[in-house]
Amino acid sequence: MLEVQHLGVNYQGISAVEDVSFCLQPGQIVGVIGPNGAGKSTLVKGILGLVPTASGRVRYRARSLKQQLHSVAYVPQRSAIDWDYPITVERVVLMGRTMHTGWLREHSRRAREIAAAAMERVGIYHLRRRSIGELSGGQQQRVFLARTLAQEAELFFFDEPFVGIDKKTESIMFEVFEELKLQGKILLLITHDLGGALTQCDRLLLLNRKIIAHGSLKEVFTSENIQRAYGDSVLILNQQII
Ligand SMILES: Nc1ncnc2c1ncn2[C@@H]1O[C@H](COP(=O)(O)OP(=O)(O)OP(=O)(O)O)[C@@H](O)[C@H]1O
Repeated sequence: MLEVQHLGVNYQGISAVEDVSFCLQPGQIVGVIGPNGAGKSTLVKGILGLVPTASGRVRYRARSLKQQLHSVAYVPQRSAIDWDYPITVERVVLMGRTMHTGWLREHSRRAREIAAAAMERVGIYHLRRRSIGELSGGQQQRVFLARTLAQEAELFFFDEPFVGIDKKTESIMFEVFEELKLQGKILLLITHDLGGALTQCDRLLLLNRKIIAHGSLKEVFTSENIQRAYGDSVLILNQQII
């Protein structure tokens, strides 16, 4: 179980995430939703120790997550990745094995096999020698998905994985997320896509600096909760936000 307890993150003394607590069980996909600037990315960065936290703690299997970061796969927002960096698809996917191999050692044959299987799984094996900058948005997102698969992690964090992708990539992602779930992994997806992606989530966490609601789609998607999180700027039609 992943336990986030009273997590708070401040930037220059201003609170971006405040007193956030929730638990996730193995085999669960949780979607984190909320308006722009709600603190969704900051929450993930706080959980992973990528930004200093003002309060709280994060435990996985009753131990501090910081001591188990080898169990964590994280794909940041597209905008946080330097797509002009001269690196091939295969090298990026092999980076998923670096935690296991170490920086200074050559990747083993087994590592290469695992990376190849991950690339096959998401349909990019034929692109393995291409630079990441030459790929479409969907292919690029699949490279990072393959990297997480190669890592053989327990906990998966994806920040806006559905941005800038094609239908084929979307369905591969949904399939892979479902497979990971069946393997008992924990997945946390930040998403602006309030359509199909949400129905794949077992739980939703509606955030606006604090947790506004946490639970099933039905529990979270009430007009009162949406109003509290998004204010008057949204119109709700049959549980779709426009
Ligand atoms: N490095 C930073 N320094 C200062 N303030 C920051 C920093 N990163 C984010 N913020 C601020 O913290 C708040 C939360 O930002 P965050 O990016 O976590 O929100 P978000 O919900 O992920 O937004 P979006 O949906 O637009 O990606 C915003 O007000 C943002 O301007």
